[in-house]
Amino acid sequence: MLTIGRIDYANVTPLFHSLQEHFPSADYRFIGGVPANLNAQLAAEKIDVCPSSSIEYAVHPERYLILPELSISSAGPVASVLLFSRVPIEELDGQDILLSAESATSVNLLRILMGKRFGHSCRYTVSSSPLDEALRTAPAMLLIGDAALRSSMAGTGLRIYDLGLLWYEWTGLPFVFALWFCTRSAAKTHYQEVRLLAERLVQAKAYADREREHIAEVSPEAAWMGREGLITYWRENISYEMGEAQKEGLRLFYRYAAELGLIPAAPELHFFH
Ligand SMILES: C=C(O[C@@H]1C=C(C(=O)O)C=C[C@H]1O)C(=O)O
Repeated sequence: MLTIGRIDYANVTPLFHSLQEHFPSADYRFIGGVPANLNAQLAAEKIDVCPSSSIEYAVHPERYLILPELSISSAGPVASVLLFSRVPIEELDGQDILLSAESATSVNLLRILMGKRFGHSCRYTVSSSPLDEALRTAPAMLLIGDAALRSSMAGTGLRIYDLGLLWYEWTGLPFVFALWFCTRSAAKTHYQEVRLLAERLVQAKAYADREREHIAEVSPEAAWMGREGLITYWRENISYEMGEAQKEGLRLFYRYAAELGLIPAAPELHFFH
């Protein structure tokens, strides 16, 4: 039996849909959650395999192996990692910025963009308040996942900065928000099962690409994003690729994070084979 974490966001619905439709298995137990929560369960080995925040790998590289050919990334706008601001981003120097409690990677990406790209020094506080309430106490807030998608659709009248786009304009590289990792202990005790799952996920990625339209029809997110909205998001924003460009983007993110003291050191990328 493998315990698999599942991010409860629209960004990964096509992959899980394809996995469960094409490779239904009584040997898989799924645990849903937001990334911050899944990271903690992975670190505690309550989950064997999980798509989770790319920064979590850099925090505990000795605990994980990365499954090859998979990511949740974007080469340009990601549409679901957004800074909502009452003022232009250039005016946020010295200000308080609120951070989604669900994220681990994007909050660090924001610190890197603010510090290194814009030369800003801001104060950051984690907040679980709804956006309209939160922005009564601070000029800007970072949201990720479905909360970001929903708020951007709600027409808040706020300025919206897409972190995937800010990174891409600045570096010319994709940004890897999430990696699929397995714990090193699961790789030892359940080697064959993890290997089979890793192969199935790469196949599921191809199915997800081919069957996007059908998946959008049967996905619960269509109720609030619309079928066309979902298809566009999956086709134009979210990528599951992990090629050389994604690896380069990931290494650069780790290098900047280490330079700012957000992680102890930029880790080597160790893959499961
Ligand atoms: C692309 C996204 O990236 C997510 C952002 C994460 C983070 O900030 O830690 C973790 C997993 C990703 O699913 C999104 O939120 O839609």
